[in-house]
Amino acid sequence: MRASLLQIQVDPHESVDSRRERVASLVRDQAGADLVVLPELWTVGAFAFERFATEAEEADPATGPTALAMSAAARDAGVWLHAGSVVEKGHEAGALYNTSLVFSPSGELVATYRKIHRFGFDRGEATLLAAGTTPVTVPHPQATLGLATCYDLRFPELFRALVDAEPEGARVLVVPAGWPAKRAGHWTLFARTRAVENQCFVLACGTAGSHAGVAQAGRSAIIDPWGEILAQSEDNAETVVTADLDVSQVDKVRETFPVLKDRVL
Ligand SMILES: NC(=O)CCC(=O)C(=O)O
Repeated sequence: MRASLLQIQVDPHESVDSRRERVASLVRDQAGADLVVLPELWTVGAFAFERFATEAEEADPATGPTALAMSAAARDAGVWLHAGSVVEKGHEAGALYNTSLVFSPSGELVATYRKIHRFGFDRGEATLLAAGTTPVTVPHPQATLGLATCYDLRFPELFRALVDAEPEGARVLVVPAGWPAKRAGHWTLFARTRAVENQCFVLACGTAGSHAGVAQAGRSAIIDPWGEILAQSEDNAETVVTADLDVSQVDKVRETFPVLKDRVL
């Protein structure tokens, strides 16, 4: 499985419309990849809280501009696309969610995931957005994907639920983020830890640059089920991080070092 992570620069001086067009074109450049991944809230910026309500959109490609643009880009490139997340206008009056969108190569929206753990404690996302409740896996033809978003990375029980999901548990954990530079060490540490403890690949895709005054970590990474980093961006510049995943490695690691079978609780 060839995976490409697009570490997008979220520059507050660029309009959301212009960034959407630019990102769609970057996705089209990835024809030949088996899975393309975008970061969390790359349209508005994960920390641009004051713009969440005005930039909120529907997750449906028939009505939401990001969903429509990403559906078309996935179809044109012929790739599976985890399009990162948008601030989603829920159907319930006034409810907003941080919602990830996954498209098939035909441009069909095959999965949405509403971020379960909202960041900010008593501020920001935690007060402005509603929480998702349901872990989501996606049947990519090469390996089942497990979805999580940014702050979710700190909650190992979500990843265990993804690995134990029926009918098939996750083998590739996909984590779009807008992770701040000041906690960059945690980002890489948790991404590698989730890979090792769940014996999965982890695709950790962050944003580049700085938005709403919060410098971003970047350092997007592709990590194998042994915790080794197959590819990683050096810094927080806009870039593409690509690696070829041998998905059979998940079974090999689980057979030769079967810690998941030793779980008691
Ligand atoms: N957007 C986020 O979820 C930020 C998470 C974060 O900054 C952290 O966990 O640290």
